[in-house]
Amino acid sequence: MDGLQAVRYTRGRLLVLDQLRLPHEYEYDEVQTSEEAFDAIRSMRVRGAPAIAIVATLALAVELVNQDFSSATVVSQQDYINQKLDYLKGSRPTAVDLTNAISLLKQVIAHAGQSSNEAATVREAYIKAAEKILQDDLTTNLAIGRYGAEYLRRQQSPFDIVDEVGCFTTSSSGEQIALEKDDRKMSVLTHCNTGALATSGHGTALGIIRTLHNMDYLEHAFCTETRPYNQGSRLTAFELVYENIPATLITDSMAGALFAQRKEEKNISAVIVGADRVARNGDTANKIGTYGLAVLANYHGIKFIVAAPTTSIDLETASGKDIQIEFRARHELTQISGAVVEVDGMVNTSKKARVAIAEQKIDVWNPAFDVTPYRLIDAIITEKGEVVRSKTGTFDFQAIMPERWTAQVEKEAHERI
Ligand SMILES: CSC[C@@H](O)[C@@H](O)C(=O)COP(=O)(O)O
Repeated sequence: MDGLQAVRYTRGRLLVLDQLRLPHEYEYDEVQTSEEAFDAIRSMRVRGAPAIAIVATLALAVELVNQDFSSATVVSQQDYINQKLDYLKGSRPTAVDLTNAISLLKQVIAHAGQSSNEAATVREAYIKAAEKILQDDLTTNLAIGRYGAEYLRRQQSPFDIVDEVGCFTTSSSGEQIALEKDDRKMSVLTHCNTGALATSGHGTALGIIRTLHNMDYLEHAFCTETRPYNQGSRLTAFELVYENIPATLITDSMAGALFAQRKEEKNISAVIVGADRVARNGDTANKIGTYGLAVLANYHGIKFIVAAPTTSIDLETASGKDIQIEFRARHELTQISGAVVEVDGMVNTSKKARVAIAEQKIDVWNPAFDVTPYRLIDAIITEKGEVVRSKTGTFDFQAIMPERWTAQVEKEAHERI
Protein backbone atom coordinates (compact mmCIF):
# COMPACT_ATOMS: atom_id res chain seq x y z
CA MET A 1 0.00 0.00 0.00
CA ASP A 2 1.47 3.47 -0.96
CA GLY A 3 0.68 6.61 1.07
CA LEU A 4 -2.90 6.66 2.36
CA GLN A 5 -5.27 7.99 -0.28
CA ALA A 6 -9.04 8.43 -0.06
CA VAL A 7 -9.23 8.64 -3.86
CA ARG A 8 -7.17 7.39 -6.76
CA TYR A 9 -7.85 9.22 -9.97
CA THR A 10 -6.68 9.07 -13.55
CA ARG A 11 -8.70 10.68 -16.33
CA GLY A 12 -11.78 8.51 -16.90
CA ARG A 13 -11.28 6.38 -13.76
CA LEU A 14 -12.07 7.16 -10.12
CA LEU A 15 -11.41 4.74 -7.26
CA VAL A 16 -12.74 5.57 -3.79
CA LEU A 17 -11.47 3.90 -0.62
CA ASP A 18 -14.37 2.35 1.30
CA GLN A 19 -13.82 4.01 4.69
CA LEU A 20 -16.63 2.02 6.29
CA ARG A 21 -14.40 -1.05 6.07
CA LEU A 22 -11.41 0.63 7.72
CA PRO A 23 -9.37 -0.21 9.71
CA HIS A 24 -10.01 -3.90 9.00
CA GLU A 25 -9.94 -3.83 5.21
CA TYR A 26 -8.33 -1.45 2.71
CA GLU A 27 -10.44 -1.74 -0.46
CA TYR A 28 -11.25 0.69 -3.27
CA ASP A 29 -14.57 0.79 -5.15
CA GLU A 30 -14.83 2.16 -8.67
CA VAL A 31 -17.15 5.21 -8.94
CA GLN A 32 -18.36 5.75 -12.51
CA THR A 33 -21.35 8.06 -12.23
CA SER A 34 -22.74 10.97 -10.24
CA GLU A 35 -25.33 8.59 -8.75
CA GLU A 36 -22.61 6.26 -7.48
CA ALA A 37 -20.72 9.24 -6.02
CA PHE A 38 -23.91 10.48 -4.31
CA ASP A 39 -24.35 7.05 -2.74
CA ALA A 40 -20.69 6.79 -1.64
CA ILE A 41 -20.96 10.21 0.05
CA ARG A 42 -24.41 9.71 1.63
CA SER A 43 -23.40 6.29 3.04
CA MET A 44 -20.09 7.79 4.32
CA ARG A 45 -17.85 5.41 2.37
CA VAL A 46 -16.08 8.68 1.68
CA ARG A 47 -16.42 11.59 4.07
CA GLY A 48 -14.62 14.73 5.22
CA ALA A 49 -15.45 18.12 3.67
CA PRO A 50 -12.67 18.33 1.02
CA ALA A 51 -12.92 14.63 0.02
CA ILE A 52 -16.70 14.94 -0.45
CA ALA A 53 -16.14 17.82 -2.93
CA ILE A 54 -13.36 15.93 -4.72
CA VAL A 55 -15.34 12.70 -5.19
CA ALA A 56 -18.54 14.45 -6.29
CA THR A 57 -16.87 16.68 -8.87
CA LEU A 58 -14.49 14.02 -10.23
CA ALA A 59 -17.28 11.44 -10.58
CA LEU A 60 -19.04 13.82 -12.96
CA ALA A 61 -15.75 14.33 -14.81
CA VAL A 62 -15.48 10.54 -15.24
CA GLU A 63 -19.03 10.45 -16.57
CA LEU A 64 -18.19 13.19 -19.10
CA VAL A 65 -15.16 11.23 -20.34
CA ASN A 66 -16.82 7.81 -20.61
CA GLN A 67 -20.38 8.51 -21.77
CA ASP A 68 -21.39 9.44 -25.31
CA PHE A 69 -22.15 13.16 -25.62
CA SER A 70 -21.44 13.37 -29.36
CA SER A 71 -24.86 14.88 -30.11
CA ALA A 72 -24.71 17.46 -27.30
CA THR A 73 -24.85 21.19 -27.97
CA VAL A 74 -23.13 23.76 -25.75
CA VAL A 75 -26.42 24.54 -24.02
CA SER A 76 -27.52 20.92 -23.52
CA GLN A 77 -24.03 20.05 -22.18
CA GLN A 78 -24.14 22.97 -19.74
CA ASP A 79 -27.67 21.97 -18.64
CA TYR A 80 -26.56 18.38 -18.09
CA ILE A 81 -23.57 19.42 -15.95
CA ASN A 82 -25.55 22.01 -13.95
CA GLN A 83 -28.32 19.51 -13.18
CA LYS A 84 -25.85 16.85 -12.04
CA LEU A 85 -24.04 19.38 -9.83
CA ASP A 86 -27.32 20.47 -8.22
CA TYR A 87 -28.17 16.82 -7.57
CA LEU A 88 -24.73 16.11 -6.02
CA LYS A 89 -25.06 19.14 -3.74
CA GLY A 90 -27.87 17.32 -1.92
CA SER A 91 -25.65 14.40 -0.86
CA ARG A 92 -24.69 15.92 2.51
CA PRO A 93 -25.76 19.40 3.61
CA THR A 94 -23.29 20.74 6.20
CA ALA A 95 -19.87 20.72 4.51
CA VAL A 96 -19.54 23.78 2.24
CA ASP A 97 -16.54 22.68 0.14
CA LEU A 98 -18.81 20.96 -2.38
CA THR A 99 -21.05 24.04 -2.66
CA ASN A 100 -18.02 26.27 -3.25
CA ALA A 101 -16.64 23.80 -5.84
CA ILE A 102 -20.00 23.74 -7.61
CA SER A 103 -20.14 27.56 -7.82
CA LEU A 104 -16.65 27.59 -9.32
CA LEU A 105 -17.41 24.82 -11.84
CA LYS A 106 -20.66 26.47 -12.94
CA GLN A 107 -18.73 29.66 -13.65
CA VAL A 108 -16.09 27.70 -15.59
CA ILE A 109 -18.61 26.04 -17.91
CA ALA A 110 -20.57 29.27 -18.38
CA HIS A 111 -17.35 30.97 -19.45
CA ALA A 112 -16.33 28.05 -21.73
CA GLY A 113 -19.73 28.22 -23.45
CA GLN A 114 -19.27 31.93 -24.18
CA SER A 115 -15.94 31.42 -25.95
CA SER A 116 -16.82 28.34 -28.03
CA ASN A 117 -19.77 26.68 -29.76
CA GLU A 118 -18.39 23.16 -29.21
CA ALA A 119 -19.89 21.03 -26.43
CA ALA A 120 -16.52 19.27 -26.19
CA THR A 121 -14.92 22.56 -25.08
CA VAL A 122 -17.42 22.81 -22.22
CA ARG A 123 -16.70 19.20 -21.18
CA GLU A 124 -12.94 19.71 -21.33
CA ALA A 125 -13.17 22.92 -19.28
CA TYR A 126 -15.21 21.12 -16.62
CA ILE A 127 -12.86 18.12 -16.47
CA LYS A 128 -9.72 20.28 -16.19
CA ALA A 129 -11.26 22.44 -13.46
CA ALA A 130 -12.40 19.37 -11.46
CA GLU A 131 -8.90 17.86 -11.75
CA LYS A 132 -7.42 21.16 -10.55
CA ILE A 133 -9.60 21.00 -7.41
CA LEU A 134 -7.93 17.66 -6.59
CA GLN A 135 -4.42 18.97 -7.29
CA ASP A 136 -4.91 22.25 -5.42
CA ASP A 137 -6.19 20.47 -2.32
CA LEU A 138 -2.86 18.77 -1.69
CA THR A 139 -0.89 22.03 -2.04
CA THR A 140 -3.42 23.67 0.26
CA ASN A 141 -3.02 21.01 2.94
CA LEU A 142 0.76 21.21 2.92
CA ALA A 143 0.53 25.00 3.38
CA ILE A 144 -1.98 24.61 6.24
CA GLY A 145 0.39 22.12 7.89
CA ARG A 146 3.30 24.54 7.70
CA TYR A 147 1.37 27.64 8.83
CA GLY A 148 -0.27 25.72 11.66
CA ALA A 149 2.97 24.22 12.97
CA GLU A 150 4.72 27.60 12.87
CA TYR A 151 1.78 29.34 14.56
CA LEU A 152 1.76 26.82 17.41
CA ARG A 153 5.50 26.99 17.80
CA ARG A 154 5.30 30.81 18.07
CA GLN A 155 2.58 30.56 20.73
CA GLN A 156 4.85 28.48 22.90
CA SER A 157 7.99 30.47 22.29
CA PRO A 158 7.36 33.89 20.76
CA PHE A 159 10.55 33.94 18.75
CA ASP A 160 10.97 33.74 15.06
CA ILE A 161 11.45 29.98 14.91
CA VAL A 162 14.82 30.32 13.18
CA ASP A 163 16.02 33.13 15.49
CA GLU A 164 18.46 31.91 18.15
CA VAL A 165 19.06 35.36 19.68
CA GLY A 166 15.89 35.77 21.69
CA CYS A 167 13.43 38.62 22.04
CA PHE A 168 11.92 41.03 24.53
CA THR A 169 8.49 42.15 25.58
CA THR A 170 7.47 45.35 27.35
CA SER A 171 5.78 45.12 30.77
CA SER A 172 2.88 47.40 31.78
CA SER A 173 5.40 49.70 33.55
CA GLY A 174 7.43 50.00 30.34
CA GLU A 175 10.22 47.70 31.47
CA GLN A 176 11.90 45.42 28.89
CA ILE A 177 11.67 41.76 29.87
CA ALA A 178 13.68 39.06 28.12
CA LEU A 179 11.47 36.20 26.97
CA GLU A 180 12.74 32.72 27.60
CA LYS A 181 13.01 30.38 24.68
CA ASP A 182 10.88 27.29 25.22
CA ASP A 183 12.12 24.35 23.17
CA ARG A 184 9.86 21.69 24.67
CA LYS A 185 8.04 19.50 22.20
CA MET A 186 4.27 19.92 22.37
CA SER A 187 1.34 17.55 22.53
CA VAL A 188 -1.99 18.17 20.86
CA LEU A 189 -5.44 16.65 20.75
CA THR A 190 -7.52 16.20 17.61
CA HIS A 191 -11.10 15.14 16.95
CA CYS A 192 -12.76 13.24 14.09
CA ASN A 193 -10.65 12.53 11.00
CA THR A 194 -9.10 15.35 9.01
CA GLY A 195 -6.16 13.51 7.51
CA ALA A 196 -5.23 12.03 4.14
CA LEU A 197 -8.50 10.08 4.26
CA ALA A 198 -10.61 13.24 4.46
CA THR A 199 -8.72 15.14 1.76
CA SER A 200 -6.49 14.55 -1.28
CA GLY A 201 -3.55 13.85 1.07
CA HIS A 202 -1.68 15.13 4.17
CA GLY A 203 -4.85 16.54 5.74
CA THR A 204 -5.83 19.76 7.48
CA ALA A 205 -5.83 19.47 11.31
CA LEU A 206 -4.06 16.12 11.04
CA GLY A 207 -1.82 17.77 8.43
CA ILE A 208 -0.63 20.22 11.11
CA ILE A 209 0.08 17.28 13.41
CA ARG A 210 2.01 15.53 10.59
CA THR A 211 4.05 18.69 9.97
CA LEU A 212 4.73 19.18 13.71
CA HIS A 213 5.96 15.58 13.78
CA ASN A 214 8.12 16.01 10.65
CA MET A 215 9.67 19.16 12.19
CA ASP A 216 10.35 17.22 15.41
CA TYR A 217 8.14 19.59 17.44
CA LEU A 218 5.55 16.99 18.37
CA GLU A 219 5.72 15.08 21.62
CA HIS A 220 2.41 13.26 21.39
CA ALA A 221 -0.91 13.29 19.56
CA PHE A 222 -4.12 12.38 21.36
CA CYS A 223 -7.12 11.46 19.24
CA THR A 224 -10.69 11.10 20.36
CA GLU A 225 -12.80 8.12 19.44
CA THR A 226 -15.41 10.53 17.91
CA ARG A 227 -18.70 8.86 18.67
CA PRO A 228 -21.02 7.86 17.18
CA TYR A 229 -19.29 7.13 13.87
CA ASN A 230 -15.82 6.60 15.34
CA GLN A 231 -13.88 8.50 12.68
CA GLY A 232 -11.22 9.04 15.37
CA SER A 233 -10.71 5.45 16.46
CA ARG A 234 -11.23 3.88 13.02
CA LEU A 235 -9.56 6.45 10.75
CA THR A 236 -7.35 8.92 12.67
CA ALA A 237 -5.88 6.17 14.86
CA PHE A 238 -5.23 4.19 11.66
CA GLU A 239 -3.44 7.16 10.04
CA LEU A 240 -1.39 7.93 13.16
CA VAL A 241 -0.23 4.32 13.50
CA TYR A 242 0.45 4.15 9.73
CA GLU A 243 2.65 7.28 9.97
CA ASN A 244 4.44 6.13 13.15
CA ILE A 245 3.33 9.28 14.98
CA PRO A 246 3.38 8.79 18.78
CA ALA A 247 -0.31 8.75 19.63
CA THR A 248 -2.94 7.71 22.16
CA LEU A 249 -6.64 7.10 21.66
CA ILE A 250 -9.15 8.38 24.23
CA THR A 251 -12.93 8.29 24.35
CA ASP A 252 -14.61 11.66 23.80
CA SER A 253 -15.59 11.81 27.46
CA MET A 254 -11.96 11.57 28.64
CA ALA A 255 -10.76 14.90 27.19
CA GLY A 256 -11.50 16.93 30.36
CA ALA A 257 -9.65 14.47 32.58
CA LEU A 258 -6.75 14.39 30.13
CA PHE A 259 -6.38 18.18 30.25
CA ALA A 260 -6.76 18.29 34.05
CA GLN A 261 -4.32 15.49 34.76
CA ARG A 262 -1.74 15.49 31.95
CA LYS A 263 -1.55 19.02 30.50
CA GLU A 264 1.73 19.91 32.25
CA GLU A 265 3.36 16.49 32.01
CA LYS A 266 2.73 16.18 28.24
CA ASN A 267 2.81 19.92 27.44
CA ILE A 268 -0.64 19.73 25.85
CA SER A 269 -0.68 23.01 23.91
CA ALA A 270 -3.57 22.84 21.49
CA VAL A 271 -6.75 21.20 20.36
CA ILE A 272 -6.67 21.16 16.56
CA VAL A 273 -9.82 20.38 14.58
CA GLY A 274 -11.02 20.66 11.01
CA ALA A 275 -14.14 22.38 9.71
CA ASP A 276 -17.12 21.52 7.59
CA ARG A 277 -18.24 25.11 7.26
CA VAL A 278 -16.82 28.34 8.70
CA ALA A 279 -19.35 31.17 8.72
CA ARG A 280 -18.31 34.75 7.90
CA ASN A 281 -17.84 35.67 11.58
CA GLY A 282 -15.70 32.57 12.29
CA ASP A 283 -18.39 30.36 13.88
CA THR A 284 -17.36 26.86 12.85
CA ALA A 285 -19.44 23.76 12.15
CA ASN A 286 -17.45 20.57 12.65
CA LYS A 287 -17.97 17.02 13.87
CA ILE A 288 -20.26 16.67 16.87
CA GLY A 289 -18.19 17.03 20.03
CA THR A 290 -16.01 19.86 18.71
CA TYR A 291 -17.90 22.53 20.67
CA GLY A 292 -17.46 20.63 23.94
CA LEU A 293 -13.73 20.33 23.30
CA ALA A 294 -13.52 24.09 22.65
CA VAL A 295 -15.19 24.82 26.00
CA LEU A 296 -12.80 22.44 27.77
CA ALA A 297 -9.74 23.86 26.00
CA ASN A 298 -10.71 27.41 26.98
CA TYR A 299 -11.26 26.40 30.62
CA HIS A 300 -7.84 24.74 30.74
CA GLY A 301 -5.94 27.52 28.93
CA ILE A 302 -5.21 25.36 25.90
CA LYS A 303 -5.25 26.93 22.41
CA PHE A 304 -8.21 25.94 20.25
CA ILE A 305 -7.28 25.91 16.56
CA VAL A 306 -9.41 25.33 13.47
CA ALA A 307 -7.57 24.14 10.34
CA ALA A 308 -9.63 24.96 7.29
CA PRO A 309 -8.88 25.54 3.62
CA THR A 310 -10.54 28.66 2.23
CA THR A 311 -12.86 26.27 0.37
CA SER A 312 -14.44 25.53 3.78
CA ILE A 313 -15.19 29.21 4.44
CA ASP A 314 -18.74 30.30 3.65
CA LEU A 315 -18.93 34.08 3.26
CA GLU A 316 -22.63 33.87 2.40
CA THR A 317 -23.51 32.60 5.87
CA ALA A 318 -23.22 35.38 8.43
CA SER A 319 -23.04 33.25 11.57
CA GLY A 320 -23.30 29.71 12.88
CA LYS A 321 -27.01 29.94 13.61
CA ASP A 322 -27.64 29.88 9.84
CA ILE A 323 -25.65 26.67 9.25
CA GLN A 324 -27.77 23.63 8.38
CA ILE A 325 -26.78 20.70 10.58
CA GLU A 326 -27.19 17.19 9.22
CA PHE A 327 -29.09 14.70 11.37
CA ARG A 328 -28.28 11.03 10.86
CA ALA A 329 -29.92 7.67 11.41
CA ARG A 330 -30.70 6.29 14.88
CA HIS A 331 -28.81 3.04 14.33
CA GLU A 332 -25.52 4.99 14.34
CA LEU A 333 -26.00 5.33 18.11
CA THR A 334 -27.76 2.13 18.94
CA GLN A 335 -25.68 -0.31 16.88
CA ILE A 336 -22.04 -0.69 15.99
CA SER A 337 -20.34 -2.62 13.22
CA GLY A 338 -16.87 -4.11 13.22
CA ALA A 339 -14.93 -7.30 12.73
CA VAL A 340 -14.41 -10.14 15.15
CA VAL A 341 -11.09 -10.03 17.03
CA GLU A 342 -9.78 -13.41 18.11
CA VAL A 343 -8.15 -13.93 21.49
CA ASP A 344 -4.68 -13.57 19.91
CA GLY A 345 -5.61 -10.08 18.60
CA MET A 346 -5.95 -11.25 14.97
CA VAL A 347 -8.82 -9.54 13.17
CA ASN A 348 -11.13 -11.90 11.34
CA THR A 349 -12.75 -9.76 8.65
CA SER A 350 -14.88 -12.63 7.38
CA LYS A 351 -16.78 -12.43 10.65
CA LYS A 352 -18.44 -9.01 10.56
CA ALA A 353 -21.55 -8.05 12.38
CA ARG A 354 -23.76 -5.16 13.40
CA VAL A 355 -24.08 -5.42 17.14
CA ALA A 356 -26.77 -3.77 19.26
CA ILE A 357 -25.15 -1.59 21.93
CA ALA A 358 -28.25 0.17 23.27
CA GLU A 359 -31.87 -0.50 24.04
CA GLN A 360 -33.20 -0.56 20.46
CA LYS A 361 -36.45 1.27 21.27
CA ILE A 362 -34.86 4.29 22.95
CA ASP A 363 -35.40 7.70 21.30
CA VAL A 364 -32.21 9.03 19.70
CA TRP A 365 -30.89 12.55 18.93
CA ASN A 366 -28.06 12.32 16.40
CA PRO A 367 -26.76 15.62 14.97
CA ALA A 368 -23.62 14.89 12.94
CA PHE A 369 -22.08 18.33 13.61
CA ASP A 370 -22.11 21.15 16.13
CA VAL A 371 -21.16 24.81 15.92
CA THR A 372 -18.28 26.30 17.90
CA PRO A 373 -18.78 30.05 18.48
CA TYR A 374 -15.94 32.21 17.17
CA ARG A 375 -15.17 33.48 20.70
CA LEU A 376 -13.84 30.05 21.65
CA ILE A 377 -11.48 29.84 18.64
CA ASP A 378 -7.94 31.25 18.92
CA ALA A 379 -6.95 30.96 15.26
CA ILE A 380 -8.21 29.64 11.95
CA ILE A 381 -5.33 28.27 9.90
CA THR A 382 -5.85 28.42 6.14
CA GLU A 383 -3.56 27.85 3.16
CA LYS A 384 -3.18 31.65 3.01
CA GLY A 385 -1.95 31.86 6.58
CA GLU A 386 -3.46 32.21 10.03
CA VAL A 387 -6.49 34.37 10.78
CA VAL A 388 -6.92 35.56 14.35
CA ARG A 389 -9.81 37.49 15.86
CA SER A 390 -10.11 41.13 14.79
CA LYS A 391 -10.60 44.10 17.14
CA THR A 392 -14.36 43.57 16.98
CA GLY A 393 -13.81 40.02 18.22
CA THR A 394 -14.97 38.17 15.11
CA PHE A 395 -12.77 36.73 12.37
CA ASP A 396 -12.18 38.84 9.30
CA PHE A 397 -11.43 36.90 6.11
CA GLN A 398 -11.21 39.91 3.80
CA ALA A 399 -7.41 39.99 3.74
CA ILE A 400 -6.97 36.31 2.81
CA MET A 401 -9.77 36.07 0.25
CA PRO A 402 -10.26 39.61 -1.13
CA GLU A 403 -11.95 38.60 -4.41
CA ARG A 404 -14.60 36.37 -2.84
CA TRP A 405 -15.13 38.98 -0.12
CA THR A 406 -15.70 41.79 -2.63
CA ALA A 407 -18.03 39.60 -4.72
CA GLN A 408 -20.09 38.82 -1.61
CA VAL A 409 -20.29 42.49 -0.54
CA GLU A 410 -21.40 43.46 -4.07
CA LYS A 411 -23.97 40.65 -4.14
CA GLU A 412 -25.46 41.81 -0.83
CA ALA A 413 -25.51 45.44 -1.98
CA HIS A 414 -27.30 44.36 -5.16
CA GLU A 415 -29.86 42.35 -3.15
CA ARG A 416 -30.63 45.41 -0.99
CA ILE A 417 -31.53 47.55 -4.04
C1 LIG B 1 -10.61 17.93 6.60
S1 LIG B 1 -12.07 17.21 7.07
C2 LIG B 1 -12.93 18.44 8.04
C3 LIG B 1 -14.27 17.98 8.50
O1 LIG B 1 -15.01 17.55 7.40
C4 LIG B 1 -14.15 16.88 9.55
O2 LIG B 1 -13.60 17.43 10.71
C5 LIG B 1 -15.51 16.30 9.84
O3 LIG B 1 -16.25 16.82 10.65
C6 LIG B 1 -15.91 15.14 9.02
O4 LIG B 1 -17.20 14.69 9.30
P1 LIG B 1 -17.77 13.44 8.51
O5 LIG B 1 -19.16 13.25 9.04
O6 LIG B 1 -16.86 12.30 8.80
O7 LIG B 1 -17.78 13.81 7.04
